[in-house]
Formats: sequence, C-alpha cells, structure tokens
Amino acid sequence: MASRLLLIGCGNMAGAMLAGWLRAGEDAGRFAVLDPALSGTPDGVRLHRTPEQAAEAGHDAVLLGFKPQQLRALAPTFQPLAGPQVAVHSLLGGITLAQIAAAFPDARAHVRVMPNLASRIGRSPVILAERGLGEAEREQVRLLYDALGFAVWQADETRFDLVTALAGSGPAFVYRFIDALAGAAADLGLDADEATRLATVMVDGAASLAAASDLAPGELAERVASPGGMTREGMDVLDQGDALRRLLTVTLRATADKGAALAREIG
Ligand SMILES: NC(=O)C1=CN([C@@H]2O[C@H](COP(=O)(O)OP(=O)(O)OC[C@H]3O[C@@H](n4cnc5c(N)ncnc54)[C@H](O)[C@@H]3O)[C@@H](O)[C@H]2O)C=CC1
Ligand SMILES: O=C(O)[C@@H]1CCC=N1
Repeated sequence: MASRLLLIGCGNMAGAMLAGWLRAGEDAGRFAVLDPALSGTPDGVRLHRTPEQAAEAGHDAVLLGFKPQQLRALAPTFQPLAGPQVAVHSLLGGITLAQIAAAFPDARAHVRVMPNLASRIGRSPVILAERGLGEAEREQVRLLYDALGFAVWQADETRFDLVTALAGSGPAFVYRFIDALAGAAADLGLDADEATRLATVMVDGAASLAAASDLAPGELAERVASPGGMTREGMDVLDQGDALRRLLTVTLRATADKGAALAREIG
C-alpha cells in the first residue's frame, strides 16, 4: 500500500474505511485525516485541520472523501497536497478519472474507488479504476482496498456508475428491503421490533450462505421453496410480471443516471 495515506474528508464513507483498515491490522500511523468538521480520529491517526498542517506531515497518497459537488470549489485548495510524488484516490460518486485528473493535474496517478459502508467490518466490494499506476503499484493498491473486503479492477470505466449503483449504493437498497419486509410482517401482526430483528438476522444468514455457496442465488431460492409448500406462493408474487426485477432495474438506472448527472454538473 501507499505508506502514508491522507484522507481528505472523513465522514460516513472514509470513516468506515479507516475503521476497516485499523480492524484489519493496518498501522494507524500510516493514516492521517484532513477534515475541519471532525471531532476526533481513532488512536494513532493524526487529524489535521488545515491543508498546510497536512502538507507539513507529508503523505504518498490522498483519498478524497468529500462530496462530488465540492470538487470544483475544493480542488484549488488541495492541489498543493497532490504534487508529482502523490497518487490521488477518489471516492466521489459519478466523478470520472478524467475529471479527477483535471482537478489534480500534477499528481502522478489517479485512482477511482467505489466501496460501501461494510468496509467498516471488512465485507465491502471495492471497485477500482486507475490512470498512471505501474503494474506493481496496481497490485499494492488492490491489496490496500482488498483489506476492506473484496477489491477488483473495473477495466471499462463506462460501467462505473452502474457498479456504483449496485455495490456502493446497494446497501441502502438492502436496508430498504429489510425495512419493507419487517414493516410488512408488522402490518400482518408481528411485533415491530421482533420483525426487524428476525428480518435482519435472516438477511445476514441468507446473504452469507449465498456468498459461501457454490449454488447460484436462483438455485438456493428453489431449495427454499419445497414442492407444494409455502414459499412458492410468496415467490410467485415477487415473480409475477417480473415485478421485483423491473423495480430494481428502474432503481439501478435512476442511481446510475445520477452519477452521470453529477459528472455533468462538475463539467
Ligand atoms: N456514504 C456511502 O455509503 C458512500 C459514499 N461514497 C462517496 O464518499 C463521499 C463522501 O460521502 P459520505 O461519507 O457519505 O459523506 P459525509 O458527509 O458523511 O462525509 C463528507 C466529509 O467531508 C468533510 N468535508 C467537507 N468539506 C471539507 C473540506 N473543505 N475539507 C476536508 N473535509 C471536508 C465533511 O466534514 C465530512 O466529514 C462522496 O463523494 C460519496 O459519493 C462512495 C461510496 C459509498
Ligand atoms: O449516494 C451516493 O452518491 C454515494 C455513492 C454510492 C453510495 N453513496
């Protein structure tokens, strides 16, 4: 990995990544944070309040963890932190490698990174794209993000908004599903807290089983639905007119389209 990584903006997402790296046993001294709004950082992680403080401490890579809409306004302030010895990594949803490179033209390499909040527990997919890394450093970067779950290069950057919708935004859709399932059970008579607890543990177990199994999710679903039994009745409701698939197609399209819109906004 880059030996010293400066996280510029460390809110929900970069904070989850930092927690994930420390949980994975990375040395806290390798990380520093630049975020004027943060009340503190984990033990051993330096917190800088100004770019000047951060510049003095030094780093080999920066990870942009603020909002995409802030890129244009903040880039000039942070350009001195992204000189020819530094690689710029970006979490900014929708923002392309070309836009990151245009904002930080002096940096030696640029990496687009799409994790999700499960980074905190080392169970996030992390999608990567890059410009300017050598072969050996590509592997070091992959290993850095692999510590947060499962990191993979996406060679075709035109797919990045779609993988963002699936893997980065995906947890929000799963949480909506859990809420809806628990809410439905509560509407049908179950205690609301019990319904939420059962739905959450069920989704955790079902997802873990799918991840550990050689069987495709569709095949696992068939194994749950005993012939002539209860589950098929419910699956038929979800499958009617491809209702669930159609809903998720619209959901992913809207999410990915917003990525393109954010990129257009930046120009
Ligand atoms: N929340 C998520 O699950 C995911 C978020 N992302 C990306 O991560 C980025 C951050 O999103 P969140 O963490 O959700 O937002 P957030 O609002 O929780 O974090 C943003 C952080 O940036 C800091 N910040 C604002 N202005 C700053 C400045 N001038 N200098 C330094 N720091 C500054 C804020 O104090 C805050 O801590 C976005 O670009 C988003 O697209 C990517 C994948 C998933
Ligand atoms: O909502 C967002 O824009 C970010 C990108 C993926 C997840 N959160």
